[in-house]
Amino acid sequence: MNRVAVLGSGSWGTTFAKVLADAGRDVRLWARRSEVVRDINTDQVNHDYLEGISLPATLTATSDVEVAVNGADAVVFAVPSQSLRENLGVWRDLLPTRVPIISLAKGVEIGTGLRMSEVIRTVGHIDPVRIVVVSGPNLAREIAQGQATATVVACIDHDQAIAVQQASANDYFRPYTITDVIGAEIAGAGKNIIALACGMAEGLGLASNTQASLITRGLDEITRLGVALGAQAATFAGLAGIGDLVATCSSPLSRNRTFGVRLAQGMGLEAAQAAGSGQVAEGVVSCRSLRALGATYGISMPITDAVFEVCYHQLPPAELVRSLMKRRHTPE
Ligand SMILES: NC(=O)c1ccc[n+]([C@@H]2O[C@H](COP(=O)([O-])OP(=O)(O)OC[C@H]3O[C@@H](n4cnc5c(N)ncnc54)[C@H](O)[C@@H]3O)[C@@H](O)[C@H]2O)c1
Ligand SMILES: O=P(O)(O)OC[C@H](O)CO
Repeated sequence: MNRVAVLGSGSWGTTFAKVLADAGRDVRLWARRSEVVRDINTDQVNHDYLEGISLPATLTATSDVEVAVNGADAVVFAVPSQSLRENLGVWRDLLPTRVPIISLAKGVEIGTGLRMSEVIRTVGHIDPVRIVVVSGPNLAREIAQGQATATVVACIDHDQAIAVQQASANDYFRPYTITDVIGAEIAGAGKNIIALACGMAEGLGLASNTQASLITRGLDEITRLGVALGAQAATFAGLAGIGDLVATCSSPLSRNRTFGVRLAQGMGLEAAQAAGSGQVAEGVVSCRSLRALGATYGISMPITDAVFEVCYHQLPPAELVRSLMKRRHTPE
């Protein structure tokens, strides 16, 4: 794999482009805004999303998708979940055939309940054997700084996963392969909701035991949903599951956790969104789509329900933990 196109130049798109360039790939990054393209091509910095991080010379930017994907041996989708369908409608006729399509977004589509690989399959008309999902404890800024992390690359075609593993591995980014795409995607979407809950607990001054309880019970409800959808339980005990939950629920760098802190401090949804400088906190929408999936499959998801109530029905964040504590006692 020589040339890779990355479509989407936010925190993770830019960071993953850097990972690929540092792994020896020639990378073209597509950005919507010409200022971002200019900053990357002249200063080798994405000032809007990764201030202070110097990008390699083998990473260049363009605002023309056709230029980005021309001759690419793989294409990475790095836009927020809820915009993927709309973007794919524009991109699909330009995409090279036969190359791997790599999905970075951690969310489930609202309204349809589709995972991102399903949106790619149905809207982009891409064969699932070509769709590779990257997920794990991957806070963008830490990785951009070259701090070591592990991740999973998931594809139903193991050889395709190995190709992406080899193309992205470098001295600070260690990918493991799995074939459980459903598990990787549900874990990635679900952990953002639990991070919102942990952020609210943090904002309320609740400490380690509360956080650990939310992470552990959160893992349980995400795992049960994933298994009902056809995922393997083992995936949730791995990097995409507990690994990403620990990173996201514990780190002040997480936009979802920070969003939860802001809600607990009394901000409404719009104010908390505005305070996030336009960066996406996927859990705010995924609590709706995963809750709906849970209802469809008969899966009880109390933390997701409580986060949904805070976000959309004015449940005070202080009531989130109280309402969970008041639930009927059950075996673990
Ligand atoms: N930032 C991280 O640490 C991280 C790590 C792993 C996965 N992810 C996931 O990757 C995905 C992208 O996250 P990010 O951190 O890069 O987000 P971001 O908010 O930093 O950037 C989003 C990018 O998408 C663009 N964008 C927004 N709406 C768009 C639209 N309608 N059409 C086209 N482009 C649009 C923005 O201009 C920006 O370039 C999310 O699903 C996120 O959960 C993020
Ligand atoms: O900043 P967040 O909350 O979107 O989380 C980023 C990554 O998904 C962590 O793996």
